[in-house]
Amino acid sequence: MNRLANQDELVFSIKDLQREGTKKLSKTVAEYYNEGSMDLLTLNDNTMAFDRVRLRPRVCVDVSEIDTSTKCFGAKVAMPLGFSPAAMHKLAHPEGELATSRAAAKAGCNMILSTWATTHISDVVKEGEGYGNAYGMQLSMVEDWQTNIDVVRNAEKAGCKALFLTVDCAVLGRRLNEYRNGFSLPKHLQFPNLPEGIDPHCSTVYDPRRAYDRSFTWEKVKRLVASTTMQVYLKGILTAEDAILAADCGAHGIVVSNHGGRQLDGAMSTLDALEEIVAAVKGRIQIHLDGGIRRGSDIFKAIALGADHCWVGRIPIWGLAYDGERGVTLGLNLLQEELTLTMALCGCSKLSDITPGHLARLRANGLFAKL
Ligand SMILES: Cc1cc2nc3c(=O)[nH]c(=O)nc-3n(C[C@H](O)[C@H](O)[C@H](O)COP(=O)(O)O)c2cc1C
Ligand SMILES: CCCCCCC(=O)C(=O)O
Repeated sequence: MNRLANQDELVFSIKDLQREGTKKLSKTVAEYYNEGSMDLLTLNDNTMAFDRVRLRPRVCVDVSEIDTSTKCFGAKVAMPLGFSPAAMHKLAHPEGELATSRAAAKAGCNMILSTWATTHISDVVKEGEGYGNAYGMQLSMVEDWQTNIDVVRNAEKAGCKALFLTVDCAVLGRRLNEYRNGFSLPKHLQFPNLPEGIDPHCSTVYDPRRAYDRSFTWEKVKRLVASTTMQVYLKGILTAEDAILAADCGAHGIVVSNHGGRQLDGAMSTLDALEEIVAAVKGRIQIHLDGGIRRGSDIFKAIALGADHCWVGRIPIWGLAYDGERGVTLGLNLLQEELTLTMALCGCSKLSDITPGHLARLRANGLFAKL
């Protein structure tokens, strides 16, 4: 029988990792991680969109050598996949973002740290030192400009190569699970990437250093791009119009993202949004995508539709919850093995062999047809 290199008793797929990781979490934490906003339409559509696209395998191609490697932020990475910023990894495992960082570094994957991480960016970057992968910092724009700039400077000082500026979060989405469960950061945890003196456990008192900036516009994007030496990616773009504006502002790239279905419920899935964005800005700026990736074949589909790189938010969290660093590594190994297998069976020995011709889309008549 064909066995994965990273054999595990219980986990043979990301679905298994989600189930086994979730078992180890309290209901409140599991729902915070796994659910999204309102009726979860967008959360569910992110994964279903990948199922609406099928593969058109090409045969009799020499696939004795498969190379999934590429470059991201100038670093060589093992595959076109890294870790999206996701808040509070220490709720999943006491080692939190340090364990995630080690797994990413050893596997040759890049990692983006959330503003709302439970570990400081300099410690996260240090944990991966010597492996050659790269790190980025996510910025949630708050009303106080100096706080935003402080996050940028700390990231530069820590050695980050990219800044992910989240643009789909002028206000936080309605996550009903958090209201029902009374979710908040536990007392023993902190947000060390926020300025000192902010009480992370009290979100009801107004503080411009942690209040999302609702007046954030393209003018401020330009100011921010000009303020840093890091590559700036706008995370949370879903339309061709905004992708063009992002390019006009001097962004290095965009992340086609709907925040994993946690912001605007009813927003289109990221794979569906990708096509118009590729048509508008492919070759002008980097096009990355996250949301709903659960298999190596999903990465293949995103690349075939024109994405340059993909990211996952929940998979490392499920891995962490399941078994700390080993669980995160398990998730990465599964994705890498599945991507390699998909490439082999589609007749692609390197990423640049993957084309839209390898895909078929579900049509209104219920049949799958060539794009
Ligand atoms: C628990 C959790 C926390 C998140 N925190 C942030 C965050 O702080 N900043 C941000 O820009 N996106 C955040 N995201 C969104 C992710 O960066 C990413 O867009 C999303 O998880 C991708 O979908 P996936 O989980 O299906 O891979 C978070 C997602 C999750 C699940
Ligand atoms: C007060 C902490 C808010 C953290 C929000 C992180 C996030 O973006 C998420 O999706 O959750």
